[in-house]
Amino acid sequence: METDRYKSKCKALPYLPKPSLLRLKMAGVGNMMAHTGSLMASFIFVWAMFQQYFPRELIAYFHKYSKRVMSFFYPYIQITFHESTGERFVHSEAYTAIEIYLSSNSCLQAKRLKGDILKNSQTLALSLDNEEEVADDFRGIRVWWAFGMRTSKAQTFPSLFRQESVEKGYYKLTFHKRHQDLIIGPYLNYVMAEGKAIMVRNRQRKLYTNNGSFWSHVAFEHPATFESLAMEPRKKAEIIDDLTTFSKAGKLYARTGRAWKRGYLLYGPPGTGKSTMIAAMANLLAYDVYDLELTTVKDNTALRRLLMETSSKSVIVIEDIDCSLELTGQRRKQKSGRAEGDGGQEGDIPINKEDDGGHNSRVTLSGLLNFIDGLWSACGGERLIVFTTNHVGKLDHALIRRGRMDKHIELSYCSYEAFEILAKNYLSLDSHHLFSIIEELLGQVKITPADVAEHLIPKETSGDATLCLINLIEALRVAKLQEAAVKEAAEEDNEEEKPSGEEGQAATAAVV
Ligand SMILES: Nc1ncnc2c1ncn2[C@@H]1O[C@H](COP(=O)(O)OP(=O)(O)OP(=O)(O)O)[C@@H](O)[C@H]1O
Repeated sequence: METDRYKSKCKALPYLPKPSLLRLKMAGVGNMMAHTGSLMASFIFVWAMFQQYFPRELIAYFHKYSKRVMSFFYPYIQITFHESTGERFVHSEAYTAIEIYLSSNSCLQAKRLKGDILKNSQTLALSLDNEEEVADDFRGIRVWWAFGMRTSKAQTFPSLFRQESVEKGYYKLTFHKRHQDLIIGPYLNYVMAEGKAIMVRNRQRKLYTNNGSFWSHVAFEHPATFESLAMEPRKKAEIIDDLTTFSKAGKLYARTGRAWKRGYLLYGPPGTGKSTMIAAMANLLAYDVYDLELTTVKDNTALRRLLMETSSKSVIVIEDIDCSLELTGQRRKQKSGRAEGDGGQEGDIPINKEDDGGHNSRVTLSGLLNFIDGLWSACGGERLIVFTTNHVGKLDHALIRRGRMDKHIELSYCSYEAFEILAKNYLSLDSHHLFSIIEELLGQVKITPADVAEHLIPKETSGDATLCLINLIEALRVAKLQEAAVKEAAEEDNEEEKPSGEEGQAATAAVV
């Protein structure tokens, strides 16, 4: 521990390590070296006390050679990272990255820690307390980090003309000079990258929504995860794998000159978990979410601005794309009054529904496609774009072709495997004697996971899991009867519409 006595000694002898660090290091160098070192230290200490009585030339000569001698006996390099730099106390990014790196890696070796919510973070982080130190290993090399506080004079607001004492922290890195290249290069780069990555993972993520051409945001705190998402485990694993591969493939995208983006199309009936999956995606990758409401965007210029403002590590979502866009091939031909490929740009029809009147052609499909294909290539960064629809058949092929929408995921009615996940989530049940009945019924009835989940929420009056399952079975049986009735009615309609033999012949004769 750094005592006052030691502090004053250190001032005079800047090349000596702190006693505990010295102890740590000397263990590897050997006792003999330690004794020689302390002899040298004592000698330098005495010299520092009496140097005022010697001529200047002798002092300069001594300083020059004492450094060489010291670096022989104390072959360690120290680098200090201050919390803030310059007169205006600009906060140092390196300092924050080191703090976060140490708090997740080496901190627990220390005996005295501080707990705090770090800047831009939402989780409690532990960091070294004043005058604490820890060791860290990198590729078999040991380095030491120590934390300290220093007092500086600063001009503080509002009293800009008065200087006040401010306490600022610093981290000191100590390593053997023989490892200088490894530590100053790869190790420090690793610490910075790791610290920043942890910071991104722990930051308060945001959900952005646009009102017209402007984004506003709230904290994104959706609890959905892939674990709680009800879908076939094999399909789920495939999606998780695809997402994690994408998020780690920055170098591949850079090497191949492609924009680091990936498009997903989620389709299926309402209540099958499309929005839930988007939240799970964002939570898995620790991305922000931009929920883009296209119908309120004024024109292509506004759309471009909105998209340019999205940050890296984000999911850009356009929900119910079929409702935002009037895009089917048929509709396009009707609207433009010409066939596809007669010179018009791919998808150059207006998107906004207000454009139906034919005036003020504003946000267009081609505008959207241009942004997806081109713009982000220049922006860099890591982005997912997700479209959802309840009617995949309605979408223009130009919008969903591979390369734009790289992965098409169908979210469908509740399977038995999906039900098992819901039962675990809602009722903490792995098995139950009623499961077999539910399995049989789910094979016969189309019901969404949202509807199943609704029956599995334990009611306040009776939180009984069995009762929830009985209610679900009841609902499945009712749905089965309804489906049968609808089918029967449809068959009857068909029978009625079908002309009888004689009527049919007469009708054919009339046409001929
Ligand atoms: N696959 C699922 N796994 C877990 N919960 C689900 C799933 N599908 C639906 N739910 C539950 O049902 C609710 C509604 O689902 P969600 O909004 O994700 O469906 P959606 O397909 O996006 O519907 P819409 O097309 O109407 O937007 C969710 O809040 C969730 O609780």
